[in-house]
Amino acid sequence: MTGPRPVVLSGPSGAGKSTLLKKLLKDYENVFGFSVSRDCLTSVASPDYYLCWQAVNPCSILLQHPLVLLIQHTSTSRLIQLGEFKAAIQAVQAQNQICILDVDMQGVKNIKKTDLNPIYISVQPPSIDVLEKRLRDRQTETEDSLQKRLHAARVDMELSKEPGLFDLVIVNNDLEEAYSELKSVLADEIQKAQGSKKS
Ligand SMILES: Nc1ncnc2c1ncn2[C@@H]1O[C@H](COP(=O)(O)OP(=O)(O)OP(=O)(O)O)[C@@H](O)[C@H]1O
Repeated sequence: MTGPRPVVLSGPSGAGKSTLLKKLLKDYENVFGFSVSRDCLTSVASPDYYLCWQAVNPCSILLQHPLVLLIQHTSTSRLIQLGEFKAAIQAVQAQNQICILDVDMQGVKNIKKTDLNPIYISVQPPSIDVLEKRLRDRQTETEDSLQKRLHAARVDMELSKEPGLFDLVIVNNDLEEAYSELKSVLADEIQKAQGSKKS
């Protein structure tokens, strides 16, 4: 498949993925096909394995099994084959855009079983204390959901250390430094997407 490689963006809730993504989307218009986030996934029965799609057509995708995905729209859901999921990502590539997949650790491991060949990036907070402060300041969590996110974050922070799992682990302490690291690792793909648009 020609076209820029997709990008897997993972990391604990509150680590700063959306903040970094927004900067990319603002600075590089038309370079990114669509973004994928886990946060629109609220009503799926088994939230363990999923990819969640926030695109032109917001819906979520539950990666229940390496070969079967559940796409959940606001009111309807349907199962699709991995092939259809891959085709959707490849359609973005075919437009010479970088497809961003914002997935949890299980999503990362499931995508590793495919031949999509993305760049794997983990965004991590400098510490659990800083993460807690950011999540509290964001004012999006109840005490219960905050504690769940902090628990999941501790697990994610440990798992992200697994050698070879990610091409790059960005510790998002200073936002501009983290953004600069992100841009560096994406430089070749951004250039491909921009170059192909000029020709
Ligand atoms: N480097 C930083 N320094 C200080 N605050 C930051 C930094 N990066 C992000 N934040 C703030 O931390 C909060 C969480 O960031 P953000 O919403 O981007 O996280 P996220 O990883 O996308 O979370 P989720 O997965 O829940 O969407 C936001 O309020 C954001 O403004």
